[in-house]
Amino acid sequence: MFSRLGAFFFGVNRIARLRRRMGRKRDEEEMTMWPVQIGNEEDIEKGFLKSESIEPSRSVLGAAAMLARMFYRDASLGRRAVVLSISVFALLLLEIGAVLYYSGVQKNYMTALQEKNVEAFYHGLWMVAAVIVFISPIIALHEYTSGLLKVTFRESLTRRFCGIYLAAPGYAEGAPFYRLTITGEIDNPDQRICQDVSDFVGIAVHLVQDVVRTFLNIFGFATVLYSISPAACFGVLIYSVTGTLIATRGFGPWIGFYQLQRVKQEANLRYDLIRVRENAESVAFFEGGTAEWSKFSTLFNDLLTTVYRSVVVASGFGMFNRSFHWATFAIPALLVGPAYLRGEVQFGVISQASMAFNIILGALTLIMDKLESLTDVAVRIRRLEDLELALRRCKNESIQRRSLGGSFSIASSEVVGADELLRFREVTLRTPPRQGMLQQTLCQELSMELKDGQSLLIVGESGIGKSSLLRAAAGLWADGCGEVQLCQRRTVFFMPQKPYMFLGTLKDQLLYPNVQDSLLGDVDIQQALKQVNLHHLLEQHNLNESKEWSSLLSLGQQQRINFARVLLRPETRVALIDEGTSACDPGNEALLYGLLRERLSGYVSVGHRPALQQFHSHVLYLHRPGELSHEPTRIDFMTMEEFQKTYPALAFHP
Ligand SMILES: Nc1ncnc2c1ncn2[C@@H]1O[C@H](COP(=O)(O)OP(=O)(O)OP(=O)(O)O)[C@@H](O)[C@H]1O
Repeated sequence: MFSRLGAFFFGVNRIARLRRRMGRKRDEEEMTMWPVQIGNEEDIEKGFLKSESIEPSRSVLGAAAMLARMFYRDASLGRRAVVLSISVFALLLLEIGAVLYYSGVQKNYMTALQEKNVEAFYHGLWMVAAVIVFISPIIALHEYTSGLLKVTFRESLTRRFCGIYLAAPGYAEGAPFYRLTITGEIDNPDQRICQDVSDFVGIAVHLVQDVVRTFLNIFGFATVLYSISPAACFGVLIYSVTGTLIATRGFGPWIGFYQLQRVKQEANLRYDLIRVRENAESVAFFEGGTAEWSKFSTLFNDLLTTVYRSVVVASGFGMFNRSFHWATFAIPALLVGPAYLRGEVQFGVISQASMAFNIILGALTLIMDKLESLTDVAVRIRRLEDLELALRRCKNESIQRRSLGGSFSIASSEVVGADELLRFREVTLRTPPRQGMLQQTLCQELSMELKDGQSLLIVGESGIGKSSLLRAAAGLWADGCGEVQLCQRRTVFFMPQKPYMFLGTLKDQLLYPNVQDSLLGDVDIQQALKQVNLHHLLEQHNLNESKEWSSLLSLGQQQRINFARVLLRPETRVALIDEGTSACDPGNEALLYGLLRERLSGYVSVGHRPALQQFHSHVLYLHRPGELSHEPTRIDFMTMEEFQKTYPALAFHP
């Protein structure tokens, strides 16, 4: 049986070879592009790094075992998992025992029928009723515990993946969801967490039980069948192994290949529509419905092609599978019938042999019958393994960053002096690693510092790396080396061009991210709205009403909400602003920067508009000395006065 399972999974692994043949690379090959050393936290902190890299398991079984280990070692659900698994196993044993007993009962009443023994016949029927009464609650309980096991498994995997992905307390640090987005390391992590986990658990729990049932059935009924007819016993064995080999080797890889294609293409199709929803305004303005429709059609046609091809493969497999089973109907009678005709066995033995034959055949052809489910679950297992490995990489990178400091990546720490706000020490910044792209070096050995009362404007041509430097200051980008020191994280506020609008009430928007635990009352919130010139919002909206704020408020209003958030966080010392007032009129922009100057120790802005110069004391000017885009970027750090003198063409003239 093990060898047959191995043969199946060998077959599934051939999918990968098929894909290679078709000019595609395996996901796992792509993932090993960035071998990250692993080791436990202690080792790494002591400076000992293991040289093995995080690599995918060689077989699907190995990957499945990894997911099962995660479940049974779950700190909060592991014990429940063990208890439920043992219960399911025990109930399965009882169920199989009852079926085995039932085959004996069936033999007796069939023989009684042939011998016209009325008493034995009715006794046999009563026994059938007794078996049914005994087995019914066991089946119900088995289904129930099996359902509970499924829910627990799903809960455990979803909590783990989502906990690490969202860096929930106790699961991970950093922001794996951000890291995976900027590196594009794996596609659709959200679909993997929500859909693949559910599909995998649903199929896997039944499949494992089917495998256990198979073993027990083979052991139980093979003895019965062997005692009736050794020829029938060996016959069923050879027949089913041959059938399974043809199915797994011939159809398995193709079914698996198309299943993987389908899952990916369905995810892309959904992602395409999500993007239309997210960018509905631009699409509507440009009347881009036709372009979107043609893109959707291309993706949908690809999906349909895959589905049609998989239907062809599935019908070939269905034909083979059904014919294989049809041919078996007469075999038990053929094998045991002659013995009955010679008077060597009773009539009931034929039906008992037939039952044993069919159960063993069913068990031995499990892989063949479940080929589609098996390939489906294999695809899900690989996708979940990819997710797990990608999350582990994020975690290890984060540990290494902490322990190996600025030589492995840009180290982040807190500034030491009370009057210091931000310091870059020999920072070399690179773009995040991305499949098929060279990493760009955005700046080399940059050193600068910003003190209490100072403010910095980062300027330079588009695409040169201004926002990236701000991301490095915020600790979001850390590819490169050197050190960034910033004041305490809870005292820093990050303001992107498009502020994040939380799903909730207007009050929640202003308290974000301290939505739950803020002690601020409605009066404070109204005051903050007034300060950023948004008091009129209170005439149209209730503070405690939930609305779709990102589509209700203009971008300029959303940017002012972001400034009001700063005002409601008295602990804030520094704001990092990436074009955070780009949609505001000059009057409101001046008002907002005035508020920041009053309330904060300093701020760093990124922006093109010369008008921003009047609100900043220092400048970080990124430029390329020559015309060639691959030349290293030069960075000048100076006071605003010096900048305006040195580069009069770029200076702001009110
Ligand atoms: N996630 C990413 N992965 C790889 N490269 C990236 C990523 N995001 C940005 N880049 C590259 O990094 C470079 C710097 O980008 P950045 O957004 O910092 O430029 P910028 O100066 O702020 O531009 P702009 O003024 O147009 O906003 C660009 O060449 C861009 O292509």
